[in-house]
Amino acid sequence: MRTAVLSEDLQLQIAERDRPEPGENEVLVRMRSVGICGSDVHYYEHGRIGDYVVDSPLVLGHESAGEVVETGAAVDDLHVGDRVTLEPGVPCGRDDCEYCRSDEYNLCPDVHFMATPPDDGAFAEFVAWPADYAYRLPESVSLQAGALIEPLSVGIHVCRRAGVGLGDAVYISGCGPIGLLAMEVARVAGAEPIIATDVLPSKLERARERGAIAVNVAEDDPIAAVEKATDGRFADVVIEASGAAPAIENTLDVVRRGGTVVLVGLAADSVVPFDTNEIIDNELDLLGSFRYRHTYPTAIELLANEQVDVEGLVDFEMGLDDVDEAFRRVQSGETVKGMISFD
Ligand SMILES: NC(=O)c1ccc[n+]([C@@H]2O[C@H](COP(=O)([O-])OP(=O)(O)OC[C@H]3O[C@@H](n4cnc5c(N)ncnc54)[C@H](O)[C@@H]3O)[C@@H](O)[C@H]2O)c1
Ligand SMILES: C[C@@H](O)[C@H](N)C(=O)O
Repeated sequence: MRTAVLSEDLQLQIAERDRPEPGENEVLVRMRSVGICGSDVHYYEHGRIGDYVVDSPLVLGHESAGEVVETGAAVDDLHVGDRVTLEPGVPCGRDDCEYCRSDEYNLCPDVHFMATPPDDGAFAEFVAWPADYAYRLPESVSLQAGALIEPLSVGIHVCRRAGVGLGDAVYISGCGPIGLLAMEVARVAGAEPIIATDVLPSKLERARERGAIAVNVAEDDPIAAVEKATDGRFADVVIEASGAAPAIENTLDVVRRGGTVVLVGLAADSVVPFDTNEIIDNELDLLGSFRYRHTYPTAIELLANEQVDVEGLVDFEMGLDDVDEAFRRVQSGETVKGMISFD
């Protein structure tokens, strides 16, 4: 089968690999649609994210959907022909794992996560995956939308972490896929107004289309904008989804007293100055949000009910053979989401 493999010297090339055999609790999925995530592009550019280093050939891609073509002997709830999306993180599930036992499985230290060295991802014609982490898609949900349940899940988890609710003023920095999908979920939760910031007009346009007050922080003062939009109250919830140091620093200036700041964007340099006294004086809840847990069923429902739009994020779709060109397009920074489709 064909796969797109990133070599140790960071060449992204098509390589032939053996088609995997599904284990007894696995399904074999013929891939149909796989999104290109910022982390894929980061590995492509730098060969590492923190301690995860591409020191042997790695199949990228973790936003995936396809069709079941074979099932393991012990799988009885999925069948050949089912359209599925794959949750890319599979925790260890051991009884002695505090996180798996407590159901905070996204925090399992021994998780296997697609396209995170040494675990291969989904830019492959076939992927064998545990059936427990494969979710059937209703007919009304396209395979492209199914693949984008992964970044949508990040948005769901961040809104759950923040407890976004009816009438909350929500400020989101960064209008990439994560910021925009957090915005979609916040809107469904009843947030109003939503103030979104970025430094690129093309990204801000996407936020505006989705009903947000869009602020270009390269030109305008975000603090004044949020003050105006909330009649001086400031934001109930601040979601930082850019990873940019100035935006992270800014979070404390745009949140109301007693409000919540959730950091989801990963900073290139994680040492960002914070006025800790402000956190105390204003009694802020300062939270991190890491991947997601129990979000796939919710995401499928949101899509089936047409409550959120994920396909509107997609700028282009290319075949697996053009994967390198597709990565270069995403690398330019002007697109929100590029997809690889399979015949
Ligand atoms: N915590 C998690 O589980 C998790 C999961 C996925 C992604 N992430 C991280 O979330 C962040 C967003 O992911 P993405 O895929 O949307 O990335 P992205 O690069 O597509 O989007 C980031 C956006 O932030 C904008 N930006 C840059 N400087 C800014 C500033 N000063 N103020 C406001 N916006 C600014 C960029 O122009 C860009 O549009 C990344 O740091 C990514 O690594 C975290
Ligand atoms: C969650 C996922 O989208 C992210 N890129 C990660 O590897 O953690």
